Amino acid sequence: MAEPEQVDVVVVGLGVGGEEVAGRLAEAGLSVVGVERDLVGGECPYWGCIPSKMMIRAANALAEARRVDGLAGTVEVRPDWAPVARRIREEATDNWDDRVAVDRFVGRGGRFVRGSGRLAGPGRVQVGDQVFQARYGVVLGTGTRPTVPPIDGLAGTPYWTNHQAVEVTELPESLLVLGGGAIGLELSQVFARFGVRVTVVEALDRVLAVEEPEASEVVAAALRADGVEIHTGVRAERVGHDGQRFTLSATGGAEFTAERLLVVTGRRAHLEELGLDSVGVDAGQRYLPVDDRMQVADELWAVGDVTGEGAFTHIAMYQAAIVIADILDRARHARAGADPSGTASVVGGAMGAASSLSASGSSGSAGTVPRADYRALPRVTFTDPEVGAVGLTEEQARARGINVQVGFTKLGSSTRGWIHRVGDDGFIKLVADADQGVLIGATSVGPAGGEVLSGLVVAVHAAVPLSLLRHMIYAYPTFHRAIEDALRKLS
Ligand SMILES: Cc1cc2nc3c(=O)[nH]c(=O)nc-3n(C[C@H](O)[C@H](O)[C@H](O)COP(=O)(O)OP(=O)(O)OC[C@H]3O[C@@H](n4cnc5c(N)ncnc54)[C@H](O)[C@@H]3O)c2cc1C
Ligand SMILES: NC(=O)c1ccc[n+]([C@@H]2O[C@H](COP(=O)([O-])OP(=O)(O)OC[C@H]3O[C@@H](n4cnc5c(N)ncnc54)[C@H](O)[C@@H]3O)[C@@H](O)[C@H]2O)c1
Repeated sequence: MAEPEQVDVVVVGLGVGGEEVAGRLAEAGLSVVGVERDLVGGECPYWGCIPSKMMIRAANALAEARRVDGLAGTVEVRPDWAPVARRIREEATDNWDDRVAVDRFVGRGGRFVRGSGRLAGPGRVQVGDQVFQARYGVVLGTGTRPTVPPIDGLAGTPYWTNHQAVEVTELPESLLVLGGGAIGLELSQVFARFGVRVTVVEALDRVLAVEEPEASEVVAAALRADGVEIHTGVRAERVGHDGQRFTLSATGGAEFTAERLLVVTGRRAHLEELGLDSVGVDAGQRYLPVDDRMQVADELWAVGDVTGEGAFTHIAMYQAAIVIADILDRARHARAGADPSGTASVVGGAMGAASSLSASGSSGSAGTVPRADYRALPRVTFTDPEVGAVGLTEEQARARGINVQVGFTKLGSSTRGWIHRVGDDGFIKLVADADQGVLIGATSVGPAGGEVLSGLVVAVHAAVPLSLLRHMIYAYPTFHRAIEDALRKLS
C-alpha cells in the first residue's frame, strides 16, 4: 500500500449529502478529499428528483390542458416527449456530465479524486493506489442502488431501472412497472399521460403502502383515471423477454406483457464495498446506523440514504449540516488545543471559518452542534394529486400505544376544493396525541399537497398545541384551510 497522504477529511461518495459536506468543509478551509466513482451530485440531479420532477411538470401540464374541457372551453392536446427529453439532457444533466459539479467543488477548495473509495483502517481511505489519512475523519455518503428482486428469469433481461426511465428519448408503446412505491407511481403517471399503456404490479395489497391507506386509495384512483392498470397483491414468479416484449408471470396464473419493464422495487446500500471491517463496523447490516450526530464510529460519519433514516434529498442535506457543524467544531477545538493562547481563533483557513460559523450559530461550539431529530420527517410523493406526509401515520402511532385522535376531511368539501372542481381529489388527515394535545403526524393529499404540508410540518416539529392550531386564522379560500376542518373533526 502507498504511503498515506495526510489530509483533514475524506468524503467518500459525492451525492447530495457528500457533496454538501465536502464542499462546505473545503470552503471553510479544511483540506478535503472528495471521492466519487460516478457523477458528482449523485442520483438526485442525474437520475432522481430533478429529472423526474421535470417529467412530472410536463405530464401535469398535459393533464391540466385536458381539464380545460368543462371549465374553460376546449383544447386539443398532442403530447410530445422530445422537449422533456431535451430539457433533461440539456438543463438537468449536461448530458450526464458532471464537469460543472467537479469544477464547483474544486473552486470551493476541495481536491477531487475519481474512483471507488474504501476504508483501510480508522481515518484511512484507499482509492486505487492512492491512500489518504484523515486527521478529523471520514464521511461516507455512498447512497443506495436499486434492488432487483430474485425473480426467475429477470436478471438476464434488458429491464429498466430509474436510470433508463429518465434517459429515455423514445417512449415505448407499453410499460410494465414492477413496484408501486414512490418511483413507480410518479413515473407511471408521467408515462401514462404521454400515452404509454402502463401496468403497475405491486406485491403488497396497496400501492404507496408506507403512507396512510386513504392516500393509497386516492392515488390509485387518480392513476387509474389516467389509464394506468394497477394490480396489487401480486407475487411475480417469472420474467421472460423474447427480444421484443416482456412477460411477467405471477402466482395464480396471471400474466402481464409489455414492451418495456421498469423495476422499481426499492433500493439498498452496498456496505460490503466500503471496507467497514477495517474499522470494526459490521458490513452485514442493511444500512449504516448513525447516532444523532451522524457518527458511525470514532472519526467516521455517514450521511444520506446509506444511513437508512429516509431516502430523501432533504434528509441527506439535513444530516450534512450536522456533520459539517460537528467536524468544524472538532477542528476549532483541535486548533485551540494546539494554540492555548486562543489566537488561532482569529487566523484564517479552517480555524477562521469554523469560528466565524460558530459565532453565527450555524455551527457548533461545544454543546451546540445540532442533533438529528426525525419526528417531523416530511415526505412528498409527486403524483397528481400530491401526497404530502409528516411524522407518524395513524397505524404507526397506534402501534406505539399512543392515545390517538384522528381528524379527516376531504378537499372537495372545502370551498377551494369545490371551486377547483376537476382535479380536486384529496384530503387532510391529522393524527394527534390526545394526552399531549399535539399533532404527531399528518397527511395532505391534493393538487398542492406538498405545499399544504409545510404548516403541518411546523405543527409537528414545534409541537404546537392543538388549542393554538384551532385558534389561528386560515386564509380563505385556500386548500390549507381544510386543516381547520380536520382539526375540528379530531376524535
Ligand atoms: C427516481 C427518483 C426520484 C427521487 N425523487 C426524490 C424527490 O423528489 N425528493 C427527494 O427528497 N428525494 C428523491 N429521491 C431520493 C434522492 O435522490 C436520494 O435520497 C438522494 O439522492 C440521496 O443522496 P445521497 O447523497 O445519500 O446518495 P446518492 O445520491 O445515491 O449519491 C451517492 C454517491 O456515492 C457514490 N458512491 C457510492 N459508493 C462509492 C464509493 N465506494 N466510492 C466513491 N463513490 C461512491 C455514488 O456513485 C453516488 O454518486 C429520488 C430518487 C429517485 C431514484
Ligand atoms: N418524491 C420523493 O421524495 C421520492 C420519489 C421517488 C423516490 N424516492 C425515494 O426513493 C426510495 C426508493 O423508491 P422505490 O419506489 O424504488 O422504493 P419504495 O420502497 O418506495 O417502493 C418499492 C415498492 O416495490 C414493492 N415491491 C418490492 N418487491 C416487489 C416485487 N418482487 N414485486 C412487486 N412489488 C415489489 C414494494 O412493496 C414497494 O411498494 C423511496 O423509498 C423514496 O424514499 C422519493
